[in-house]
Amino acid sequence: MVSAAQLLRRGVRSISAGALGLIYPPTCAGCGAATADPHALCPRCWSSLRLIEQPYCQRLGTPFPVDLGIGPLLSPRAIADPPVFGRARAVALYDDVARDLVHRLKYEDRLDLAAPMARMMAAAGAELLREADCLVPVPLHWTRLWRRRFNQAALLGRGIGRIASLPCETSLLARVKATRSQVGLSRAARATNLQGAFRVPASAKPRLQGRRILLIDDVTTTGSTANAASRVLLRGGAASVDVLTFALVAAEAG
Ligand SMILES: O=P(O)(O)OC[C@H]1O[C@@H](O)[C@H](O)[C@@H]1O
Repeated sequence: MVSAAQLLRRGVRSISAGALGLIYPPTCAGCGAATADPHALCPRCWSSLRLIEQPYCQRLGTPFPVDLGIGPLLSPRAIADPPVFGRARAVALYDDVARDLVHRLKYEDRLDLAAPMARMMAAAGAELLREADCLVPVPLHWTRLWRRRFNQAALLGRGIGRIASLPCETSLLARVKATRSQVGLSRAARATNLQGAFRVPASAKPRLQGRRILLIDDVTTTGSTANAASRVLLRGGAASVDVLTFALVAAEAG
């Protein structure tokens, strides 16, 4: 039963949203063109987003070019070099629209994009969310957090947590090494760069024991970050670690 106060609050909210819409007409989260709904993608950007759909590798979440109809399947990389985490899923391939969204969120302070991106991630990761106890965003080292002022993975994690009714735990994993940016590094260099980068703080260990973790990040490229973080979480007592990102560089992730 909806109370009079709740109805009033909803009314005020929709009037304010309407007034704001007149001052700031809603624009596409991808290209900035006019849209009907705030924080939505326009039809052109939506159709350019290369969503990852079945069939994909059951471990790495990388799409297969053809459906052999005999799933569940593993990619050659997942067989030759199995990841530390259980399963990874992502919304879209990291090109055009997906790259623009990630860049705007991360480098242009478009924090408003976190909510629509989290909605897409919650849909793409529904299977993993059903089997998770909590979300752990990939942490930033404090120096990078200080410079950027926000952790994009934590913003996404909080948004997904609200949708899936799961706690987003930002203190179970710490980034203790100020690693250089992964951008432009080779696969081997990325893995080396992340050695010793993460730690489960001693005070967090009791809260990690036996929990099924869903690690959240903006992008998976080679999977080095996800592997390094997963290794530390599993050693620290997590029961399992799956990974959910917004975008995936399929050529690198294998
Ligand atoms: O570790 P890989 O998967 O190669 O690269 C992905 C990482 O590189 C960063 O830019 C992303 O934010 C993510 O944390």
